Amino acid sequence: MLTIDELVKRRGSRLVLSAVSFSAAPGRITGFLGPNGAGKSSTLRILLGLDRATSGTALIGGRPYGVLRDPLRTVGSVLDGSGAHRSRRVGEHLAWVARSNGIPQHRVGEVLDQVGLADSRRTRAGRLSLGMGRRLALAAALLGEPEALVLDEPSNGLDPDGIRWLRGLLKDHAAAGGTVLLSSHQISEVAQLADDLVVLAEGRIVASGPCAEIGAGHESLEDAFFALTRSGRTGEQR
Ligand SMILES: Nc1ncnc2c1ncn2[C@@H]1O[C@H](COP(=O)(O)OP(=O)(O)OP(=O)(O)O)[C@@H](O)[C@H]1O
Repeated sequence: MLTIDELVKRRGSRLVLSAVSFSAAPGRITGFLGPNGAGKSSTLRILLGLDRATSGTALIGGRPYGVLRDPLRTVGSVLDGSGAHRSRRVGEHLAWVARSNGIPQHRVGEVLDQVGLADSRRTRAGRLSLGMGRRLALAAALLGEPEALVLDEPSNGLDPDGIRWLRGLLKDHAAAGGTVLLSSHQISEVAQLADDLVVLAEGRIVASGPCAEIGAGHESLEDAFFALTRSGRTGEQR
């Protein structure tokens, strides 16, 4: 469903992504792991049409984001923040997002219930707590009942209860045949959730495959992660 092929991103003289290739399959949760600055957000921003690759492709169901019609019906995403203008009320923001993607208005109430923001419908986005803002971003991602969810550090700002709730939601999405790609710099967070892992270090893929394969030969997945990201390019390449 999500296919990244030989993605290269240069910023000035810096090579931020170096021939990054991996895919995220339907019915599975793919964890996209790497230390701070590894290039996870850069990859996801290109996939979501928010930045341009220097070369290579990042496709959603075989097509670049920019040519998708009503993209929120195909892929929902959560990046930084709530995604809403501070002065916009929660319900108005979602109603506007729904209209812009041909999504029926009844979905607004449904996703507000789903993310636990039904009581905040009239609250201005700027007044939401960090965690509530993340829930609003998730609500927008779920509006179009997309097959794929792409989430950049989605549990940032969520309390333990919220993290557990998000885990359940993502597991249900994959169990229903959806594709989930989520980035994190915390192996412990992803280890409990992901079926497959893609590990990025300094803009290069150092490992990818099912969690069990990546953890093989190490005491734990955490040990595997540190071994792979410390050694960078010299880590095991699958
Ligand atoms: N807009 C930008 N302009 C210049 N450099 C940038 C920009 N955005 C990211 N970078 C650089 O690109 C590299 C990769 O950053 P990126 O945000 O993709 O990493 P990340 O893996 O998502 O890190 P984190 O876990 O800290 O979010 C970093 O060195 C960063 O400084």
